[in-house]
Amino acid sequence: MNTNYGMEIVRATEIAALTAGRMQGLGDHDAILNTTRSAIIKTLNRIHIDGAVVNDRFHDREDIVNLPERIGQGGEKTDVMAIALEGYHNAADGRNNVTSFAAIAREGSIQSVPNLSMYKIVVGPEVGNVIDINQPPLVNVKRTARALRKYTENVTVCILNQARHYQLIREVRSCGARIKLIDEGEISGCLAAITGEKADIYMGYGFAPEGTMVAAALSCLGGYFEGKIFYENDRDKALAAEHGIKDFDKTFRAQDLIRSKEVAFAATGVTDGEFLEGVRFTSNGAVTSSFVARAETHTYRRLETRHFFDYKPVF
Ligand SMILES: O=P(O)(O)OC[C@H]1O[C@](O)(COP(=O)(O)O)[C@@H](O)[C@@H]1O
Repeated sequence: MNTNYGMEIVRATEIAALTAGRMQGLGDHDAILNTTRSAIIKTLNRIHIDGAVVNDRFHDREDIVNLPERIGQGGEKTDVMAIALEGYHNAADGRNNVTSFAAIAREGSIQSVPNLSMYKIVVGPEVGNVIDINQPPLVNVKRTARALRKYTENVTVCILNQARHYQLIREVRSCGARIKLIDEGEISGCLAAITGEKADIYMGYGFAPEGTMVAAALSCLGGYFEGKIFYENDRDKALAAEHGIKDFDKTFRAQDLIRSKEVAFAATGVTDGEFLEGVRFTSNGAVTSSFVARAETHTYRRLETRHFFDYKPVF
């Protein structure tokens, strides 16, 4: 791509976070999601690109504001992904680990995926290519420990706190590793593992579109990802086939989901999370905490942005 779009898309995630931050804890799940999605659409639409929007998990949902099929003012053709509000139930309830994400990549490079469940294992670059999704969790935890030269008891495994993970949690506990349970927000959980700051490995089921956003982050930061889509029946397989997926046993790696090194990724915290701090409102504005990265150079930036509402009339 001709431009580093990271600084453009982070403005969109910031606006999304500020919008959601205003509605945090008000208890209306659909309202916070829809208002935040409208805000990110408006901001992404200002960028000088001709962007094809891919992997929107809420596509065709009647009750949810749909992202347009194409976004931007016109210009370079790109693929665009936006998860305006990951963890929107948490956001509406006033809980932690809510984040806004966007990514932009070379045209045609983001794998389109169905809205199905995907099992994922994610580790950071220091762990490297030692995990294998076809092995039991215990094996992957021990391999992670060995790669990091840590005792297994000192490895932290991040898992979504869902009933479907109780067996996984039991298995991880059986080898003595530490567990970090999060209620929602698997992308932030994966980022915590990639950066190795608050976790060493992420494991569990979430959605496939979220997997592509994690892959975008990983293209910029390094690390290792394996994901497998879970098919309940032939209808699920037919759905995947519509996205060009023919091998139903495929292990997706980051490079299968993002087939380019021309990628920019941005995230802004809405509420305090595994990866970023949430929005803090001040007497005359707000402070946001964001992350912007670019795959070509692997440069990443952590931004603390001060917003002054007298000069930002939309707030
Ligand atoms: O636990 P569920 O309902 O299967 O949903 C899993 C998904 O929910 C999340 O935790 C939050 O996503 P939403 O905000 O879209 O609900 C995602 O990170 C994850 O992929």
